[in-house]
Amino acid sequence: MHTLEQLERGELAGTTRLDLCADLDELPDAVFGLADTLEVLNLTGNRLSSLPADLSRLHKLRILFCSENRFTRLPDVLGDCPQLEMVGFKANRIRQVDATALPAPLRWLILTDNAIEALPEALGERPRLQKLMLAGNALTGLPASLADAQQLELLRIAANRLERLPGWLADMPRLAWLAFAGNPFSDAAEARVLAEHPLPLIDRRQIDVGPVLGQGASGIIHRANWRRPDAPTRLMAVKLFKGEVTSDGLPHSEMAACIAAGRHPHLIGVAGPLAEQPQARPGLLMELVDPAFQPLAAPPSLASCTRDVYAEDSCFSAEQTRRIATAAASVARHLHALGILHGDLYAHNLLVDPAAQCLLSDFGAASFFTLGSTQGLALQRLEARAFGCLLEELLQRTTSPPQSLTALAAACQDGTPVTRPDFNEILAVLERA
Ligand SMILES: Nc1ncnc2c1ncn2[C@@H]1O[C@H](COP(=O)(O)OP(=O)(O)OP(=O)(O)O)[C@@H](O)[C@H]1O
Repeated sequence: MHTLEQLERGELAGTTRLDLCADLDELPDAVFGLADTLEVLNLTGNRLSSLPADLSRLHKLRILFCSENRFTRLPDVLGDCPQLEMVGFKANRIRQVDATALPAPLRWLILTDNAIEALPEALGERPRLQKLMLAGNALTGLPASLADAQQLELLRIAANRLERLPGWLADMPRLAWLAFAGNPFSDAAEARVLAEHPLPLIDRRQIDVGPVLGQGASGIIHRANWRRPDAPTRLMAVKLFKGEVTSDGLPHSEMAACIAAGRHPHLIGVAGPLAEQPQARPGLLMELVDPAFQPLAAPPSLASCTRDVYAEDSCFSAEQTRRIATAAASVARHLHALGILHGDLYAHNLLVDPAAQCLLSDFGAASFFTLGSTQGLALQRLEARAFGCLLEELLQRTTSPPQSLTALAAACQDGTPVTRPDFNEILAVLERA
C-alpha cells in the first residue's frame, strides 16, 4: 500500500503499480505524473463516486480496481482507456452500466455486489472477454450478445433475479466455470436437493470453537471439539459463515451444496449445520482435514486470469496424474448425479496429500439443476471443460504423459460442448490409462 505523501513527494516515479487507500473523494492529480509507467491502479476502499474525465491520459493503464467505493454508475471514462483490460468495481452502489464505459480490450470485469438490473448489449461485443463476475446484483436477464463472447470461460451470476438460465450458455465454446445459485429459477432445485439429503442440526452447546485454521471468501474455519453426550469427543472443523455475498455466490447456497453432496471418498465429510441461534453466524460442522492435504495449485493470478498458478517445481508421475484426475472426475460425477454443479472445478480447490489422495473442497460456486433436464446435461458438459483444463495442466507437469489422457484433455475442451465426453466416459478412459 502506498501513501498520498509518497505520491505527492514524487517518490513513486516510474512505478507500474499504485495502491492508494486514503479516504479519497477524488483521484489526486499527482497520479497523472505516473502516466508513462502506470499499469495497475488499485483504489479499493476509498469514497470515490467518479473518476476524472481525462483518465485515459494514463495511457498504459491495464488494470483498475475501485472496489468498496461509492460509484453509482460505471464511469464512462473507462471506455476511453486504450489498454484497460481488467476492471474491478466490487461492492459499490452501481445501478447503471453504459456501453461507453466498456473499454475495447476488456478481458475481466468484476461488478460483484452492486445493484445492476441490466447490462448493455455491447458487453458481448468485447471479443477478449474471458471472465465476468456479476454475482449479487439485481439482473433479470443477460445481454443476448454474450452468446458471441467466444472467449468467455468463467461466469458468475449467482444471487440475482434471473427467471431462467439463457439457452445459449449451453453452446458457449469455452465456458467452464459457472455459478448461478440464488436466482428464482434455481431456488426450487436447491430446496429439493436439500430436502432429499437432510442432515441433523448440531446443538451449538456441543461445540467448543477453537483456534482459526483458515479463512475463505465466505467464512472462517476453526478447529472444534464436538462433545456429544453419548459418544467420545471428536476433533472437528467448523466453518462460521460471514453472511455476505461473495464473488461466487451466497453462503446459504454453499452450505446447502456441502450438505446435499453427501459422503464420497473425495469429499470432506460434513456432520451437519449448527442449529440456528439469534445473533450467531450460520455454521457447518465437518471433518478435520489432515494438514498433509494441501491445495494442488494457487488460484488464478491477474496475469493467468482463468488458469491456476502451479509451483515452479510441480511435477507428477503418470500414476499420480491418473489418481488425481480420477478423483476429480468421480466426485464431479457424484455431484452431477445429485443435481449439483460444482462450478469451480480447479486445482486450487483440490487438496492433495503426498500419496496423491485427493479431496475436492470449496462449494462457494455450487449451483443446483433439475435432474434429467436438457439443461442439466449441458451443465455437465460445461464442467467437463473445467475437468479438461485441469487434466491438461496436470499433463503439462507429468513425466511421460499417457497419450490417451492427452487426447481426453483435448476432447473435454472441444469447442462444441455437445461432443465432449460425459463423466462416465471420462472415468472409463481414466481406468484404462
Ligand atoms: N475441514 C477442514 N479441516 C482443516 N482445515 C480446513 C478445513 N476446511 C478449511 N480449512 C482451512 O481453511 C481454509 C479456508 O477454507 P475454505 O474452504 O473456507 O476456503 P477456500 O475454499 O480455501 O477459499 P475460497 O472460499 O475463498 O475460495 C483452507 O484453505 C484450509 O486451510
